[in-house]
Amino acid sequence: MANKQTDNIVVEAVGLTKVFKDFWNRPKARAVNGIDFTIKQGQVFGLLGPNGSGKSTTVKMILGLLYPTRGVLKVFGEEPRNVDMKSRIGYLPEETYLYRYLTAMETLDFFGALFGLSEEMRRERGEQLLNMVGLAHAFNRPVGEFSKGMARRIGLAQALVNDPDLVILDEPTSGLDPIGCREVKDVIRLLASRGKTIILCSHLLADVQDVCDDVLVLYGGKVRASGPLKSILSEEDKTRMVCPSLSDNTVAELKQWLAAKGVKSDAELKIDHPIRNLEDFFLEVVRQAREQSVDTAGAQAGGEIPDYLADKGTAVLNALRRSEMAQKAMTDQEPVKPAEPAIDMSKLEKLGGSAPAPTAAETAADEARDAAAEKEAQAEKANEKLANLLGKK
Ligand SMILES: Nc1ncnc2c1ncn2[C@@H]1O[C@H](COP(=O)(O)OP(=O)(O)OP(=O)(O)O)[C@@H](O)[C@H]1O
Repeated sequence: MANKQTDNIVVEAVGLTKVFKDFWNRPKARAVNGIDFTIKQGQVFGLLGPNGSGKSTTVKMILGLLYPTRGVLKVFGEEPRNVDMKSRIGYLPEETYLYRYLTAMETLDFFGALFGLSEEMRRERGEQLLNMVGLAHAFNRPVGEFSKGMARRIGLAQALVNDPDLVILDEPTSGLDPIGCREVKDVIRLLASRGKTIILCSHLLADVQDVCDDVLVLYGGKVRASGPLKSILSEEDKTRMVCPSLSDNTVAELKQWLAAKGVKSDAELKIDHPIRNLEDFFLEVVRQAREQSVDTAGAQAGGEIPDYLADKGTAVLNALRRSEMAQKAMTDQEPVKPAEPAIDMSKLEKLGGSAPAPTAAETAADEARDAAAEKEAQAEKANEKLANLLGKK
């Protein structure tokens, strides 16, 4: 989790407060109530809290979409309303707002144009990002047809099109399958390792724990807890040791030895087998399935991370991609043709060199073959329709 963090402060809030007023200018909701926090360059910063605790309001103030009622908020040392500074921010909102009739590629082109990218750069980044988020195959499909997970992926690509220094992601993994979640988390870590700063709002605490360096927990608009995740979660009054599996005898001896040191066997000591992380287990099952079986519709495993965002992918992702590529290579191979039956030339010559007229049995066999081929083509069409329907879910 450690990365090169400099002392460059990207976001700084002191006494930040936002009070929503009603029509008569009377305070209606104190959404954010005098909070202080600092986010440094290269950090993955988790903004946590139950519904209505003030996370979105805080993010909107960082984006300059809402003005604080009181307090100081600086982003890259500037007021958030500074327009030039916004080109350094990428934002994935909780609900992805996309123009449903634009294709995936046109969507990225549109957002790239808003940031003033050249046509060539828009095309290059669009292709790289769609590949990275596993939507290269859907580049020409209108985004209105996308499933929730696919919409999340195109939203993430859109948030990165301007190569931002600060990336704000609101529930980036919502609606994604476990592979997509892992890919997004790997992209987040990768961006941080490249010196980008990430603010992550998520209710999925396991995801937050996987990627965040620091967290801020809000409740009722106030800070309830904050600091480096490792120190917040570390239970300093306990020691855990993991070693190769021990025999029953050794465990009994160990317990005796610890009892002699004053560790109460039942109340204070827990010896068991560690449990594997469900995500790792799931990814391993999928990797094996991919090595053995056929392709799936919808979003595919993400591709290479674009050069402008990262140097290299991560081990798990690359393993998944490699198995997918190997599978694709297998399905792309020319189907093996059955060997042609050798023609018996002497028999042909005896028949006067002319091709023999088909027998009734051969004609029937030909007709059966044609019927089977037609059936197969119909089944393929039906599968294609089904895949489209699933994509429109
Ligand atoms: N435009 C608004 N007008 C009035 N009250 C608002 C407005 N926006 C937010 N609030 C109130 O401010 C409080 C904080 O809302 P906010 O959207 O920041 O919470 P949140 O932590 O992002 O919640 P969630 O997890 O549900 O997204 C809530 O009580 C909400 O009703």
